[in-house]
Amino acid sequence: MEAKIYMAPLQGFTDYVYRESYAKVFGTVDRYFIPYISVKNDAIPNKYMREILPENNTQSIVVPQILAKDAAEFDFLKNVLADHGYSEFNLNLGCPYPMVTNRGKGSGLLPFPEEIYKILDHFYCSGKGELSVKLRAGYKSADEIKDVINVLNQFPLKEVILHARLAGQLYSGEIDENAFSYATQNLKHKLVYNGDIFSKQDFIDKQNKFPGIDTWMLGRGILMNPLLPHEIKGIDISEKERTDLLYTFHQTMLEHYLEIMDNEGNALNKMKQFWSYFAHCFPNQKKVMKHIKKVKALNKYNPTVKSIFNEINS
Ligand SMILES: Cc1cc2nc3c(=O)[nH]c(=O)nc-3n(C[C@H](O)[C@H](O)[C@H](O)COP(=O)(O)O)c2cc1C
Repeated sequence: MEAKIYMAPLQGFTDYVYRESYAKVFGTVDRYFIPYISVKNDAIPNKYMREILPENNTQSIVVPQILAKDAAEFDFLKNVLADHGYSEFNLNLGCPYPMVTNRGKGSGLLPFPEEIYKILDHFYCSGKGELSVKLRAGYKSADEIKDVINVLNQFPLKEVILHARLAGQLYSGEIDENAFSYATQNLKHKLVYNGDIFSKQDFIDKQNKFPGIDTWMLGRGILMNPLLPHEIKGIDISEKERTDLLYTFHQTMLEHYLEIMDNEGNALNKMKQFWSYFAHCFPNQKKVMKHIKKVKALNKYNPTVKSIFNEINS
């Protein structure tokens, strides 16, 4: 059976321009998760609203994600999403940053399974639609996952995506494979693997360790190598096709940012951020990043990008 691939939500990176461009050019990802939306001063900031608008999500199957501290906040955000036509939602129980966790959101909810219960109970009592959960192994300790799984098992969740790290690790250090194994054995729901798949070999290693898993969520691996899903799915392409696809992807992103940003400088800044991962597609990523960082205007940016691509063609 072919592996299913989900694109992870990465706030600031997998925005709608990225997702739409990716779906148009590569089309190898099965589902896209919109980075979380949350409430600020009783309202949803515009930067989050833009991400969920149906007209900005025409190319792909997307699942919006909710970051909320309790059932009331979750309900408010879910209703806004439902008003925009969404019927499937994802609950964020993973965000590790203190600004979020100190407010009892994201992985800050993991030590409080009774709060998670209240959110899920409210959703299933009052609402229609489907719900999935994306979580870490724990906030302070991977033991937390045991009580959380007991709660998750009481509801008909669509699926559960597990990034088996503790909050304090942020995005580095070892993945806790024992915690992931525990979930494979004790969770009643479909389980999706997430974390540190950066190459086809990483994927094969994880597949050997967790043979029951058929769906894989990839984040930074796609940002660094947008063709990783092709490789995992065994879609063969030539070096020339690879370069052409990467170039088309880059141009699609650039054109889109230029179209929607107030000015060229902002579009350029977004592209520079994109390059912080995209540079890994090239043999000498440090040199590539140095060139990109130096550019201050579009009329210098375009020839710089051309010369970077020409270098891998030569
Ligand atoms: C810059 C950045 C932003 C992220 N934003 C989100 C987010 O909005 N929601 C979420 O559930 N996870 C978020 N994550 C976590 C990723 O979705 C993913 O779980 C994590 O990067 C591990 O997967 P990977 O090793 O394939 O990248 C973010 C990660 C990074 C590095």
